[in-house]
Amino acid sequence: MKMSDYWTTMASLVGMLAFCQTILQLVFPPELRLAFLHFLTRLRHVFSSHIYFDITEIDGVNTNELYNAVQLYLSSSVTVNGAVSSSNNNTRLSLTRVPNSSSVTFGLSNNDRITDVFNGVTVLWEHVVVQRQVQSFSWRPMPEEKRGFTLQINKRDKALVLDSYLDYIVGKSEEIRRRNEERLLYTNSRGVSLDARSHPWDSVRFKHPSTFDTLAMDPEKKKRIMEDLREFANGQGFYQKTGRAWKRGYLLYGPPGTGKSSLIAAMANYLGYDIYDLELTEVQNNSELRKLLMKTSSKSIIVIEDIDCSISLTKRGKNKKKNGSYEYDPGLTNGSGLEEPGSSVTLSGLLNFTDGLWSCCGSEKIFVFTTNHIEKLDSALMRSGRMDMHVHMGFCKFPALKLLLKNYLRLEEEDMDGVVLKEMEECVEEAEITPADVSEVLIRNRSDAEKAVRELVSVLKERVVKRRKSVGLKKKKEEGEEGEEEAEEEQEKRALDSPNRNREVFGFQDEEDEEEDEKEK
Ligand SMILES: Nc1ncnc2c1ncn2[C@@H]1O[C@H](COP(=O)(O)OP(=O)(O)OP(=O)(O)O)[C@@H](O)[C@H]1O
Ligand SMILES: [Mg+2]
Repeated sequence: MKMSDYWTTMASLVGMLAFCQTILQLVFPPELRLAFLHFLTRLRHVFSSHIYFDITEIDGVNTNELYNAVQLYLSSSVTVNGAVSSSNNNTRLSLTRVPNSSSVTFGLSNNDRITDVFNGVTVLWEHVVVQRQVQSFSWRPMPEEKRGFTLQINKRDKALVLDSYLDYIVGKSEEIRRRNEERLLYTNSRGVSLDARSHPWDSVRFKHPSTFDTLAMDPEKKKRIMEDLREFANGQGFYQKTGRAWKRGYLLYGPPGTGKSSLIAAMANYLGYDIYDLELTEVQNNSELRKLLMKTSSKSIIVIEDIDCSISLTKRGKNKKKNGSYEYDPGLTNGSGLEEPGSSVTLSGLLNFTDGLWSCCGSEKIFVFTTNHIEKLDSALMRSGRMDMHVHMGFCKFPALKLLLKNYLRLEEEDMDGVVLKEMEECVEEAEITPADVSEVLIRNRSDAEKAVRELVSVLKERVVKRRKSVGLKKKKEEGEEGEEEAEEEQEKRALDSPNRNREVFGFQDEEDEEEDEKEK
C-alpha cells in the first residue's frame, strides 16, 4: 500500500469512529454510553496520528500554573505574533480585564481552537469548557465550569513539545507578565490552612509607582544597588559555577520616612519581580515559616519589614530560653501572659528561612529586611553572607533634594535661583530632614513651585535653628556635667592633699593632732 493510501484509510477510520461516538451518544443509556465513549476515544487515539495533552485549570484542588501560562501565552500570540494571528482570523476571542490591571487579556472562547507554530512545527490548541457535575459535598467549592486546554500535536513531534515547547510557553508567559508590569504582591495571614495543597499567600496586583528614577538617594549608592541587582538577575551561571544558592539578601536601615519601602518597590519594578510581604507576627512557628517559603515562586522579593520590632529576633542573649533556642514572641501570648503551645518562630528558624537549605526552593530570590534600629539586631543576622548588602537610607542630602524638586515640581537646577539653591545646599544636611518630610512640603504646594521652594527653604532653616539650639543645650549640659565633675574631682583632690583629710573623710582625729590641740590649749 502506498503511504498516501495508508493515511487516507486511517483518516476515514478515525472519521468513522467519531461518527460512531455521535450515534452512541444518541442511542445508548448514559452509563453504557460513557464506557463505550471511553473505549472509542482510546481506539481513536491509537489509530490517530496525533497525540493530545490536557492542561486543566484546576489540578485536583490546586490551580494549575501551566493553564494560566498557556492562556497568557496564547493571548499574546493572538495579538502580538503576526504569523499566528493571521492564521487564526476566524478565532473567537474573549476579552477580560482583571481589577487594577491596565491591560486587557485576550483569551480563547469556549471550545474554540487556535494554531501555533514552534520551531517549524504546527500545533493546535483547543479551549475546552464543560459543566462540572453537581457536587454533593466538598471541603472546597469548585467553579461550576471545568476549563482546560487541549494541545494536539503530531506524534512524531512529541519529543520536541515535551522537551522545549512547554518550557518556552512558561518562560514567555512570565516575560509577558513582567512586560505588562503586572506584578503581584503577596501577603500571609493567620489561620490560612497550610496543608500541602492549598496556597497560604493572598495576592493582589501590585502597581507601586516607585522606581529608581523617583527614588531620592545618594546617586552613587543608587547606581551600586542597580548594578548589583542587574548582576544578580543575570547571574545564573555565576551562582551555578560557584555552588551558591541563587539568592541575595539586602538589609535596609535608617530612620522612618527615608525610603526603605519605596526602595523595595523600586527594586521589584526594576527587576519585574513579585513581592512576598511576610507578616512575621502571623506566622505561628518555624515549620509554618518553612511552608510559606516553599510556596513562594522564583523571581521574587521576600520582605520582612521592621524586623527590629520583633524583639526576640534582636539581641540573642536577652530572650534565650533554657533549651538554648531564641524565642520570638509575635504577640501570641493571649493577654494572660501564657503563650499558646507551639507558637513561636525562633531566630534560627528565621535564619534557616533566609539562609538554610530551604532558602533555595525555587531560585532567583531576594530577601529584604528593613529596620529603623540596626544596632538592635543580632550579629547572626548581620554577618556577611547572610545579608549581602547593607544599605543605609539616611536623611536627605543635596542631590536627593534636587531630585525631589525635579520630580515633584519639574524644577531643574538651572531653572532655580542660584542663591536659593546655595541656601538649600548649605542647610539641607544640617537640617536632618527625611525625604518623606521634603515630599510633604512639596506636595502641599505642588501647584505653586515658587511658594513650594520658599516654604522648603524656611522649613530647612527652622530645622537648622532648632537643631543648633538643641545641640547647644546638649553641649551646655555636657559641659555643666563636666564642670560639676571637675569641681568634684578638685574637691576630692584637695581633700586628699589636706592634712586634716582623715578628719574630714573619716570623721576622727589622729593622735598627732590631738597632741597639737592640747599644746594650743
Ligand atoms: N528616598 C525617597 N525618595 C523618594 N520618596 C521618598 C523617599 N523616602 C521617602 N519618600 C516618600 O515618603 C513616603 C514614605 O516613605 P517610605 O515608606 O519608603 O519610608 P520608610 O523608610 O519605609 O519608612 P518606615 O521606616 O516608617 O517604614 C513615600 O511614600 C515616599 O513618597
Ligand atoms: Mg517602610
